[in-house]
Amino acid sequence: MAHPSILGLLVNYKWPILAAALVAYVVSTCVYRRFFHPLASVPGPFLPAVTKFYQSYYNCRYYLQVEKLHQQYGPIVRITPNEVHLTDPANYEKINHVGTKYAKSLNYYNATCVPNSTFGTGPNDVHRIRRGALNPMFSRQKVLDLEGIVQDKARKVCARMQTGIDNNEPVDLHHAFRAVSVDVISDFAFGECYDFLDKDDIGAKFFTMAHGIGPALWAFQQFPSLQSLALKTPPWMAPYLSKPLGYVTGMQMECVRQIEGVKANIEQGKSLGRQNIFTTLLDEENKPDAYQIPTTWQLKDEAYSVLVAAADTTGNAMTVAAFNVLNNGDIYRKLVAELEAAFPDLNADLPFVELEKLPYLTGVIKEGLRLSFGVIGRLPRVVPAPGATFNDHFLPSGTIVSMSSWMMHRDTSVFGPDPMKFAPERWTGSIDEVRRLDANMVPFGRGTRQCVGMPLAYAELYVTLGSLFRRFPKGLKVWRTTEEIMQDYEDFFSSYHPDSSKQEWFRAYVEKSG
Ligand code: HEM
Repeated sequence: MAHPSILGLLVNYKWPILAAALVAYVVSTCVYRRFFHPLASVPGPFLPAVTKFYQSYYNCRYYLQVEKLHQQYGPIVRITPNEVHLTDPANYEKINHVGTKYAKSLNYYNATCVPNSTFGTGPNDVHRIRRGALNPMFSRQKVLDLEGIVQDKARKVCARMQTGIDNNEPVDLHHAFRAVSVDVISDFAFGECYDFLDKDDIGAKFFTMAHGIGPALWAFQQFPSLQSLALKTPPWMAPYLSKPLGYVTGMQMECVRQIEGVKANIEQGKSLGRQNIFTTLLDEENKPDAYQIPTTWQLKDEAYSVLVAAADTTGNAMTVAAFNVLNNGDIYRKLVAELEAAFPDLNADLPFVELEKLPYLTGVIKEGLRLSFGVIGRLPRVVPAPGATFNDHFLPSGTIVSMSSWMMHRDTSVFGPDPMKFAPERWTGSIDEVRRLDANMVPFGRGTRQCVGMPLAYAELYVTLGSLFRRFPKGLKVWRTTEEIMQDYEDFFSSYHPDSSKQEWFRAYVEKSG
């Protein structure tokens, strides 16, 4: 009887053999990652140590699961096979200081699909050049020069509130605040205001669509090749793949149109009008060495990332601050008393530099920033050579380390037993006390990669909230929204409330007697 050849066996039993090979691969990978990987000794459960599917399972609520892991395993936890999450505030500074060698992790940031932007840049040497070119657009002086733009949008919010009162209709302040951010940044940086504050839906469609593409962040981290595919998708195809993707691509094409227009004006030597992000970045003057003029496509990434970075973060901080002021009569009264003392004339201008001096308003804004968390999830960075030690664990270079504002801003050892309590008084104590709290405040990140839009964000927060509460010193009420709804976030890099287009989402009204 002839013996079957090896080839014959392989052909006859190909499916069982393939299945066995797959099982052997999975088992050996799991055993390696759990017991022999350089991070094997870092505390944490089995599943995140062996597979990223653990993270994908929790998806936009992974930040909550990471918190639970810390409660169980302590200040250092392995949260994916190659990533360690930390909670000690001292580690934040170690990773995120000016001149840091920790680069952004591209596995994570590429998933945001803006690889040519300052925000999406991994290596620090490339980032230094891009950021150097962007900085002058968003300096404090620039913000002060263009403060009129912010004042104009704040007036529109007050006008919408007044119309709501006159018509006895609650006003959607959450979208109004986010619209302030988009209208300010589009006016300030693009030179063409999107005018969401003049639209019936106050830009709700834009925010719903931006929220709609959020899940891609998690899918692209799990399957990076999907992200490359998405970047190669022709714009005309986007609407057929998904409605939100089509909408967002449409907005990006608007940026492309604008960039092409600016380029044509430059070529024809035409006047470019007020400086904007496009004229700034297309101009070789006053740029860091090695700066290269971006292509239209690259510049589109920069513009779109700035728009998105500005929109939700600032809007969320204003929402949290205003909700808590209206939800707490005592805070409302104290804030109004301070504003009335500083600006006795109801119709006076409220300059940003004057508003900044008000301690209670500052406390309200700090609490708004603290409890809206800025970017609620982690900000992953790559450990540089030759590796680093955190909480007595050596992490080789290439390991991803991350920390999050969700944990830093709710640290009970710093913010007391009830860190979710909105308490502006926290920030009105001695300089030392404020410094102690500030050490844990990271809404804008820190160091080299700290938010470039921070001065603009502060101007928006002070001017919009100052104007609203000076203009409406009493009677405004929260319509339906509860604290539970307010404290529920999804992490799509920016934090989103699960269904902020619903009626229950933060609206304010004035109760009319009779
Ligand atoms: C309250 C409002 C804001 C908050 C809480 C906030 C928060 C942050 C955080 C945490 C980062 C660091 C992200 C990271 O490390 O991956 C960041 C970066 C950035 N933000 Fe903001 N942001 C705000 C407003 C703005 C505004 C108004 C702009 C508009 C210019 C802006 C533009 C950017 C850009 C371009 C970056 C990337 C900076 C870099 O990598 O060098 N942000 N922001």
